[in-house]
Amino acid sequence: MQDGILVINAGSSSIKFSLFLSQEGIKPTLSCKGLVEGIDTAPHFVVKSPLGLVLNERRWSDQPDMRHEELFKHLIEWVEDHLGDVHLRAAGHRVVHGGALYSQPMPVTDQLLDELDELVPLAPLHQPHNLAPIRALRLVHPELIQVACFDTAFHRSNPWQAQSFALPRKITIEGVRRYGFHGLSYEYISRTLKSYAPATARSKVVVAHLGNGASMCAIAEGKSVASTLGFTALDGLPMGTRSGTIDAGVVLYLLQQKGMNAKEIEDLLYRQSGLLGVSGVSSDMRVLLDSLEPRAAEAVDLFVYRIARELGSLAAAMGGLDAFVFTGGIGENAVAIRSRVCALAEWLGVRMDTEANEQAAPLISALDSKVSVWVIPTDEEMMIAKHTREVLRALRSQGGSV
Ligand SMILES: Nc1ncnc2c1ncn2[C@@H]1O[C@H](COP(=O)(O)OP(=O)(O)O)[C@@H](O)[C@H]1O
Ligand SMILES: CC(=O)OP(=O)(O)O
Ligand SMILES: [Mg+2]
Repeated sequence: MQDGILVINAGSSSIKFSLFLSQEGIKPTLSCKGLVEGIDTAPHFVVKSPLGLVLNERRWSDQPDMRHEELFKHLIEWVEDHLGDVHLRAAGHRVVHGGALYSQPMPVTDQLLDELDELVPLAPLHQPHNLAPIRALRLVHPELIQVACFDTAFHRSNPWQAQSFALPRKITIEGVRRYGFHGLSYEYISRTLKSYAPATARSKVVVAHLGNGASMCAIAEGKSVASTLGFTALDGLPMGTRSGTIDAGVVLYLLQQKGMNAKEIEDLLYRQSGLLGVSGVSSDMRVLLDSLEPRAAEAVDLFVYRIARELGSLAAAMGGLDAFVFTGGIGENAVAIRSRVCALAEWLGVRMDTEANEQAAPLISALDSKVSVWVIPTDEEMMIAKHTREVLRALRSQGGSV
């Protein structure tokens, strides 16, 4: 019998999952990974082996109204039917918001779920979807240990200036402050960089997580000291459909002069802005890079410009820059975006090796670059599996029968 850990990363239109085999002394090994996507349009379930072989696939094109819960039930049933000699020990979940309180992964209890529910208004696009599978799994497997791993936790090491808005204290105390997100990705990258170049990982590092959601983080001596996402996952860089930083006065203008209501503004800022809003073409970077439409090129220009500006700001937060890491779907794959960002960062001592960049060799800077530049694929699921195993271990050492 082998131990298994199910990892779930649930979003608004997709549920990603991975099954890891866990053995004491070695890092968890991936057994299979899958995805339920197109929720609300044309649900599609696919599971693949670690080498990408399709193990199972199903579409519900005729049932676009299949709900999250039903799709999740299908996922769990598939996992249970295919466990073989694997004993499922725990499920680890990505939970986007852990608020001010949680700087560590936590075993799920009724009380924790109630507290996390209170954070739903702070992450309306993510938190409800993160919590739903935890509840669904508790119904079918009440005895299974579940662990919540927070995207905000890694940033709790930020100094107070980096966590504060210049608002009256009373509002800050209520929790209106900068939390930062994508922390599981940053933690994974920080640990991986340590295995490549231990001294570099202890220095002043900026990581750019450029996916559908995008942010950047300053990491000094392995600890997050500042990041571009704030109170919600709407701040900082322009994203696929999110605006990134805008003057708060724009929201007032939309409310007062344009007569928009809160729901309409939420929709505008979260779903109609960013790369999609600027280009009018797509939220997908691949489509924009291939497009001949001038506004698509402008959306890419704006994305690159904002990354270069935030790089300067995060370097200032650390008083210098020794290493710069690209990750996320865009960071890992878009050679042109990396080279354009690095060209704008030459003033910081960044010099790219063009050939290494084309190959995404993990180290892509030239030998004479003052700042080392890296491409490191992120693995939030692996980070969650590791955290879940650590929580299981801690529960065992406290004498629990797990
Ligand atoms: N080869 C590529 N070139 C440019 N962009 C890419 C490439 N592959 C993926 N991307 C972009 O990565 C983004 C998705 O990133 P990803 O990290 O997978 O997203 P998510 O946040 O949903 O996990 C999309 O904008 C996609 O176009
Ligand atoms: C926090 C956040 O933006 O997450 P994602 O990239 O999954 O949308
Ligand atoms: Mg992402």
